[in-house]
Amino acid sequence: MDASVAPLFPKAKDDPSQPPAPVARPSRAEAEAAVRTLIAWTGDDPAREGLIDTPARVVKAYEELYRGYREDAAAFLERTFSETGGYDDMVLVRDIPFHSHCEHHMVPFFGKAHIAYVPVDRVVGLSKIARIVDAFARRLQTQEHLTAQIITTIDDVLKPRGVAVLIEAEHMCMTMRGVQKAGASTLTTQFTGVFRDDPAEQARFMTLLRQGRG
Ligand SMILES: Nc1nc2c(ncn2[C@@H]2O[C@H](COP(=O)(O)OP(=O)(O)OP(=O)(O)O)[C@@H](O)[C@H]2O)c(=O)[nH]1
Ligand SMILES: [Zn+2]
Repeated sequence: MDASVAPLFPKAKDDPSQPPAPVARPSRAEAEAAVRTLIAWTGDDPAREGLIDTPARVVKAYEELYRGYREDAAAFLERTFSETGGYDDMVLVRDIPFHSHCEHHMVPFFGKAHIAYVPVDRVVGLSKIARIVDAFARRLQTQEHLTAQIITTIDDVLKPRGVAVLIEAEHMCMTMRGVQKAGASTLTTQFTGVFRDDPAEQARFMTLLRQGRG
């Protein structure tokens, strides 16, 4: 299949307002022309030596930075393991680094995601938790939507006793432009199941996040 029309996965289960996949996608040549237009709009010359290959590089970089539109996050959770020796307590993967782009300015926001779930019978490969973060982070996002998409996917597919997601991030649109508040960080949390219903479980999640950090 022509990569330029590869199916996209913008439609998340929690988000019926998103257009159905696949969405019409401009050609690579059209995307490169758009980058040339933006370079000229900034005031530089897209034909000068240092910039002549930039549109092609930017489009290639976008393929990586926005790879999430071509990833089916739920599919990462299809493979689970049952030989857990009866383990049925919280599994917490913390400090998952991510890079995303805010949908308002297309400027990076980045930070760490911390994700816990309480399994029922089967557990999922730990790397798949991090892959879900990337599948949604590599799209145009708000931090709230990113948080909601991650938790909804884990909850829907694994059907665990509960999921907790905490994301801390710095938004470059608040740092390098606009209000210019370097160092400000944004925290978002969302809980399902036991983490939502049992304050003690929520507190234990928060305590484990701090474990070993002076
Ligand atoms: N809720 C939320 N807001 C975000 C996120 N990323 C960026 N924003 C905000 O999106 C808002 C867009 O506001 P607008 O007033 O439409 O745009 P703007 O004139 O560029 O705003 P300023 O950034 O204040 O200059 C800004 O307040 C950003 O800080 C996010 O992940 N979640
Ligand atoms: Zn922004």
